[in-house]
Amino acid sequence: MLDIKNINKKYKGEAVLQDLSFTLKAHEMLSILGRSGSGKTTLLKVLAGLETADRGQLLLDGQDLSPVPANQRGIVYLYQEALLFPHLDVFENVAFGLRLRHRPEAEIKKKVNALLQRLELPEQARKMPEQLSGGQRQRVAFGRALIIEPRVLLLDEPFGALDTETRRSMQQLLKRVSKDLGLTAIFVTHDLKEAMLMGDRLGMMQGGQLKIYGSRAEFIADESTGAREEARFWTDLHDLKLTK
Ligand SMILES: Nc1ncnc2c1ncn2[C@@H]1O[C@H](COP(=O)(O)OP(=O)(O)OP(=O)(O)O)[C@@H](O)[C@H]1O
Repeated sequence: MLDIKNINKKYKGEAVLQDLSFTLKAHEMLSILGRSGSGKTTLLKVLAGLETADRGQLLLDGQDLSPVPANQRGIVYLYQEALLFPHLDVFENVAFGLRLRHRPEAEIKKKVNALLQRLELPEQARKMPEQLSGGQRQRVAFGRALIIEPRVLLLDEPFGALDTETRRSMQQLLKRVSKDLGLTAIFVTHDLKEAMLMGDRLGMMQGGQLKIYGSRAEFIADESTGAREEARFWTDLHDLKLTK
């Protein structure tokens, strides 16, 4: 599906991506972890066409993406601060991409209502963004992205601003929607458990490269992912009987 070969990107002489290569398979969600400043956002921006790589090749279903402008790649980049149009209600925010494409009214109604249903938003259809909770706003942002049926969805810490409980229900919802619609996506997060929950495969940004693990066991076995440390923490806590 998406084939990335030897991507390089420098900012003012500082190498952020160095000969980075990986393949994203159709209908999979790849979780990417990595320290702050390791280049996760830079990688997503290069894929979306919001930044250009200094070198390397980006192929989507065999097509070279380099000359293709961001708005024609079929790749949607979604980040934490869901930006909705403040003057449009929920329905119209979601409908926007179809209106831009001059789709017939009946199709817009049908598609938007179906997606609002899937995102558990039908009761909010006529509300304005300012009347929504953070989780609802994020779901509208998903709706806006999904309505145009993107080939690849890039999610940059999408739940970073949400409280724990909302975050958990959003994870479940996205997981379900992603399976139902067969999405192809990259999910960047700082949260180890979230990465493991969301990803069909797991990757780690390190030294300008993206290491993708062959299995969960391989990911857990690698000390640098922090998974073993987290497991040890809970075991120690349990052994010390501090869980009471
Ligand atoms: N537009 C820019 N101009 C100059 N340097 C930049 C620019 N964007 C990012 N950088 C630098 O590139 C490096 C990688 O940044 P990036 O935002 O990709 O990291 P990240 O892994 O997404 O971090 P975080 O987890 O904190 O969001 C950082 O050192 C950052 O300062």
